[in-house]
Amino acid sequence: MTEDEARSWIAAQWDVPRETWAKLERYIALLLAGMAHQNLIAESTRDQMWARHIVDSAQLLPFAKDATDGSWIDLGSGAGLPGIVVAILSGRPVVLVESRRKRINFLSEVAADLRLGHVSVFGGRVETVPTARAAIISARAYAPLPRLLDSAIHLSTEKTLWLLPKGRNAENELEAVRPTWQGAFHVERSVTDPESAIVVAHSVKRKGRR
Ligand SMILES: C[S@@+](CC[C@H](N)C(=O)[O-])C[C@H]1O[C@@H](n2cnc3c(N)ncnc32)[C@H](O)[C@@H]1O
Repeated sequence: MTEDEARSWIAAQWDVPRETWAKLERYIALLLAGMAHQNLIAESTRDQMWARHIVDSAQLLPFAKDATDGSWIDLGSGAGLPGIVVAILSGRPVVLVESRRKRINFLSEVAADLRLGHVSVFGGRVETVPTARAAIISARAYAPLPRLLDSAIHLSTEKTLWLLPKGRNAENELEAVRPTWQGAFHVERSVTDPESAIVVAHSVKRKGRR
């Protein structure tokens, strides 16, 4: 996907007001400026911000159409991917969970700069987030599926929708959780990379639990 195709993809999905385009542009500028102080995104993706980061994150939103009301919790948010993009494009409350101090500061600065009043930042480990009932949980490049589910199951109910971009290893990771976890899991192709996949799941629970 080229950068032009990426912007066209966004325009085709949503009637994006000019102010929202400006926030996406501003977020990209903040990410690139932040790279002077910390490693927020892979250096090799600097020239593909729209395809590799904005659309790669935004493509989760259409899956969330039928999710219940409530918070979207983004695990291991890093520089805010996908959480900040989701918050720019939707009004749903978003909680960004991140444990590294410099990234926590960056996320707080971005949320304030972009006036994203519906974003909150939890600075700490996912395992220490107080029990919650997320409508949606996302995680991009945070942890392999078994560790991801172990660390975050206390943030979910059976209605929680899990949206987990998983690169090229999705099927293997799914196999790894089958002995321990049950739920309605399926795999969707990524629009930014046909060889990458997004694990979409609900009704996730540990086997043997009621
Ligand atoms: C590879 S980065 C991915 C960041 C972002 N989601 C993205 O796709 O660009 C993984 C992030 O997860 C954070 N992280 C790893 N384990 C964590 C944990 N147990 N609790 C909170 N954050 C964690 C790291 O500090 C890092 O910022």
